[in-house]
Amino acid sequence: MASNFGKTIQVSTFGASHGYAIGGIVEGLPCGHTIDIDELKAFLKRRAPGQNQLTTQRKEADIPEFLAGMVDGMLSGSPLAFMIRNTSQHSSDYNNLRDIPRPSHADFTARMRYGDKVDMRGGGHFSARLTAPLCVAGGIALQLLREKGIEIHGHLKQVGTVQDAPIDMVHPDMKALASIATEPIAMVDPEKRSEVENLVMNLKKDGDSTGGIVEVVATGLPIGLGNPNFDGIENRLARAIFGVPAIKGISFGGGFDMCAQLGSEVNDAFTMDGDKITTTTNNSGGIQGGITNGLPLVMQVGIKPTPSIYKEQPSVSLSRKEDTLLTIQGRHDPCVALRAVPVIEAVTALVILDFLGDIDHELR
Ligand SMILES: Cc1cc2nc3c(=O)[nH]c(=O)nc-3n(C[C@H](O)[C@H](O)[C@H](O)COP(=O)(O)O)c2cc1C
Ligand SMILES: C=C(O[C@@H]1CC(C(=O)O)=C[C@@H](OP(=O)(O)O)[C@H]1O)C(=O)O
Repeated sequence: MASNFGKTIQVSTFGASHGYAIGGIVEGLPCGHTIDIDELKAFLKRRAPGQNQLTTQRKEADIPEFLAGMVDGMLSGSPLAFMIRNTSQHSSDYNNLRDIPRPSHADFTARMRYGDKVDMRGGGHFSARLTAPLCVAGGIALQLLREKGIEIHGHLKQVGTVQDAPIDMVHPDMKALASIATEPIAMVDPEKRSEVENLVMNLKKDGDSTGGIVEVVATGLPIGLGNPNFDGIENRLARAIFGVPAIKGISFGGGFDMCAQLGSEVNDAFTMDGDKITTTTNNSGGIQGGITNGLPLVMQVGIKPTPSIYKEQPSVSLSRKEDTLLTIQGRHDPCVALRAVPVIEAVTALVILDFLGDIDHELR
């Protein structure tokens, strides 16, 4: 199995949900930057499991131990290596899944690909537990980008059928987005937050799950970052973001809604703002031809419902080769989108830092 991405900032993650530890290695980070470790810990807490009743009840402190590449909180320029110990594995919850795969989790495909010795306890290396190291690397990238005037914030655009207030894609209110970061439901509209809370608590009672859409906005990007065709901003973002489990789609700016609209309705008209060239709308999501145009980068990420649900479900016995019914155990998120917001922010930050490395040699 390979788990890596990036060109100038190369990230790899290792470990399994029920193994000794998870962790990562990040190469290409600039030497001499001091990382605010308390801020990094606060960022990791936004993703960590077991923080409230709306998430999986597995409790992990998710404190990274830096093994190399950092001296007294300062990046030393050599590859950054870190690990997070696993402390709360309930592996017996997964015993029956060795023979009966969970519908829509990776149990079946992992066994077909790697054989029956593959460690799939807690989802193994496929588990969303692997998004913790992504948040360590991405939390550092967010701090480095902020020094360059680049801000990245996300919100839950939608959970189930409940939609948050729309954001202004030309002049997004980044303060409003930053202020909801620590809400258990990262929506700007407080009424929608309570609607989602009721929805998720009811799903939890019913043993069911739902999906959602995370929308992320990045401001302060220079014009001209990216490449045409196969290595553009959308390409590298998509490659990295599809590395987050449960992601089923990505769109930018006006997204799929534009497909039914007219060019005259959605084209982003150029206009002068003082001596700056800008556009009056931002249906392109800040990207044209794979290259940033100076408008905010706006991206929507579609997340499916949690596959592990407590309702009885049809599956098959792999050994007996017959249909059967499956009831699962374990501690699962009724809606994984709630904890995915910082993960998408983290991956976005790593990809943007990677692109800055293409043009900014001071970064190396
Ligand atoms: C933050 C986060 C938390 C998740 N929590 C769970 C969970 O508790 N139970 C579960 O079955 N899947 C959970 N998932 C999703 C699975 O890991 C994912 O569906 C599975 O690995 C199969 O991958 P795929 O959905 O990309 O095909 C979570 C995903 C994310 C991003
Ligand atoms: C542990 C985390 O989330 C886990 C992600 C996950 C999955 O299938 O992706 C399944 C559950 O694992 P377990 O059964 O071991 O509790 C979640 O708790 C985490 O995000 O840190």
